[in-house]
Amino acid sequence: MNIYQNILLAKKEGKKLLAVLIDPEKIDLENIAIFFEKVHQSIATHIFIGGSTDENNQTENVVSEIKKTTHLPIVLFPGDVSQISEKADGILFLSLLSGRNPEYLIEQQIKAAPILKNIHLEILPTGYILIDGKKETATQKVSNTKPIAQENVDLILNTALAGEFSGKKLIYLEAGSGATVPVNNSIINVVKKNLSIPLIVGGGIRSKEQLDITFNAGADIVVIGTAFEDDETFFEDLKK
Ligand SMILES: CC(C)=CCC/C(C)=C/CC/C(C)=C/CC/C(C)=C/COP(=O)(O)OP(=O)(O)O
Ligand SMILES: O=P(O)(O)OC[C@@H](O)CO
Ligand SMILES: [Mg+2]
Repeated sequence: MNIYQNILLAKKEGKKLLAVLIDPEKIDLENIAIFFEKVHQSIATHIFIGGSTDENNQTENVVSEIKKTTHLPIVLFPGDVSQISEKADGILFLSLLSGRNPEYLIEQQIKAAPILKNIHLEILPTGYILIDGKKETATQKVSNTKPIAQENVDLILNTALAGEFSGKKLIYLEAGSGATVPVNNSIINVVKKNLSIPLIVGGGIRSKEQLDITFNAGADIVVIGTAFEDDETFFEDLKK
């Protein structure tokens, strides 16, 4: 079964999915065996690899090392077309729908197309929506776009719906890496109620309690990165 079919099945069965986000600029490859021992003892189901930047082009190397260490599906979460590695299993083919910067709406995708045509990554068309997490994030700076205010629920919902109607297979509500305030429950609730495709939520989730709140609000997949970078003992709270 491919990655997307698995996500759909999990959604149908009400099984929640947790993606561990690995930033190629930050991971210490010396330590990955120990890191992945913790990942494997936890409820994590997917590995996302990406960053808003990858100055030293570490993605390829990091994906290849991680591939040797885990059987969990590896999904690229690229900030840029340069972050594509055929050693991964799939790619979030992101379009930044909350912004109005053509580079991140369609230009990056056009640059990626000839590369993806020639390799065998599973492509997951994803509508990516930045929501204000009360902290200016690297993604905002890199994309030169503004996030949508949490109060603007109608705009968030209509953006997500426009994504679904355009054929996106996933919608990702993003408060930003290291967000001070995660995406509000009421937003997740409303989007979930009105969307048929699976919903990813991430940014600023740092506790088991917050994770459960996010799942209960309607997220099918939650993405956590910073909390694991800051403190690997967090995996203890997420044991299977
Ligand atoms: C289709 C292809 C090949 C690429 C998509 C390119 C697009 C549209 C990207 C969306 C905008 C963007 C820059 C997204 C980055 C998402 C990401 C991996 C964020 C994680 O950010 P960190 O690098 O962890 O941020 P910090 O450095 O602040 O922790
Ligand atoms: O690093 P954190 O805050 O967990 O955010 C995860 C992800 O949504 C960022 O793109
Ligand atoms: Mg980060």
